[in-house]
Amino acid sequence: MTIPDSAADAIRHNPAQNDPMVTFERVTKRFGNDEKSFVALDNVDLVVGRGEITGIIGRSGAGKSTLIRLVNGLEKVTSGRVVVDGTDVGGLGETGLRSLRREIGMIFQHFNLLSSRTAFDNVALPLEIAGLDRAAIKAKVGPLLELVGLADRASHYPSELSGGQKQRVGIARALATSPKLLLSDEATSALDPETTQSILALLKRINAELGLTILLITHEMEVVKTIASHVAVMDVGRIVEQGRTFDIFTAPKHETTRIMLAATSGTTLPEWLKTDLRQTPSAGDRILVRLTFLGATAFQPLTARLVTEIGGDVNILAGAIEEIAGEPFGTLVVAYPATPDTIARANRFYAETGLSTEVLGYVA
Ligand SMILES: Nc1ncnc2c1ncn2[C@@H]1O[C@H](COP(=O)(O)OP(=O)(O)OP(=O)(O)O)[C@@H](O)[C@H]1O
Repeated sequence: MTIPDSAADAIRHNPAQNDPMVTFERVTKRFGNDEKSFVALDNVDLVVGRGEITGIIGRSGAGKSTLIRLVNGLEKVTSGRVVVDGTDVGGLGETGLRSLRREIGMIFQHFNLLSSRTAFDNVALPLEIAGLDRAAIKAKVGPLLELVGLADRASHYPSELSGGQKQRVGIARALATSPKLLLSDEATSALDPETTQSILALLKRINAELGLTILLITHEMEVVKTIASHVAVMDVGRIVEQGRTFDIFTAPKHETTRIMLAATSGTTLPEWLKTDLRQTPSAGDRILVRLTFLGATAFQPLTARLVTEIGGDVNILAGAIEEIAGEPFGTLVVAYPATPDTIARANRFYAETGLSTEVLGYVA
C-alpha cells in the first residue's frame, strides 16, 4: 500500500495512526459529465487510525457525506484510492463490496429503522440477510439490545420509541454483523442536547470496550469535542486541517476552523466590545488579552495570581473551561491598563507561568 506524502506526514506526527483502518489517498470525486461537472472532493488525504474515533467536521456542502459514502463503496472515486483495512474499495466487484459492507456498520441522522419491525427484528435484519438461523439470531440480538440499554424494549415498534431509543436500535443493528468500522452520518443531529450526550457516551463506550474504529461526520463542533480523538476539518471539498482534536481546537490555524469554533466558544467577545476594539493604543487605554490554559494549568488559580501581580485593576470579560477530547482547556479574556509598567509586570507573570497569550487589541 502506498501512502502519499501528506498522509505519511500525518502518520509520522501521530504514532497512534501507524496502523490505519482507512486511508484516503489523493481522493477526488467529481459528479456529472465534463461540461457540467462538480468537484465534491478535491485531492483529499486522510488517515483514520485503527481503534480511534475520528470526526469529519464541515459546513453543509463541504463534502462530508460524499467522503463517508466512498468508504462503503456507495460512491466511487474519480481519482485516488480509498483503502479500508488494506483493501482498495475501488477495486472491489459486487461480491467484494457485499462482504466489505458486512464489516462496516452505519448509523444515520434519521435512524432508518423499518417501522413494521420491532426493535428486536430491526437489529435481527442484517443477521437474517447473512443467513443465520433463528436461534443464532436470538443469541446475538439479546446481548446487543442489552449493550445499548434497550433489553426491555425488544418488542416495541419504532413509533413507540423516543429519538434516542431509535438511535440505540440503529447502533445495535449496526453492530449486529460485528463490524470492524462504524460510520456515523450526523447520528445525533436530530436529537436534543441531553440525548446527544447519552448517545455519544454510548459510542465512546463501544469504542473503548469493543475497540471499534468509528468515523463520524457532523456539522456540530460539540460532537467532535466530546468524543473524537482526531478531527479533519472540511471546506468546499478539501481538508483544510487535520490532527489531534485537542491540538486543532486549541490552536486552530485555518479560518474555517476558527469561525466554526467561535460559534461554540465561551470566549466570543460581545459585539459592543468588538466594535470599540482598536489595534493601536491611545493614552489611558486598556489592553485586552486572551489567556489560554492548557492541561494542568487549567486548574491552577492563575487568575487570582494575575490580579495580585498587576494590581486590582483587572476586568474579566469572557471565559470558559471546557473539555476537549478528554483534556481540560481554559480561555479567559482580561483587560488591564495599557501602561508600560503594568504590561511589563503581566508579561513577566506570563513568562514565569508558561501561560500562552494573545493581545486582542485596545479599548478606551
Ligand atoms: N449525486 C450527486 N450529484 C451531483 N452533486 C452532488 C451529488 N452528491 C453530492 N453532490 C454535491 O457535492 C457537494 C458535497 O455534498 P455532500 O453531501 O458530500 O456535503 P456534506 O458536507 O455532507 O453536506 P450536508 O451536511 O449538507 O449533507 C454538494 O455541493 C452537493 O450538492
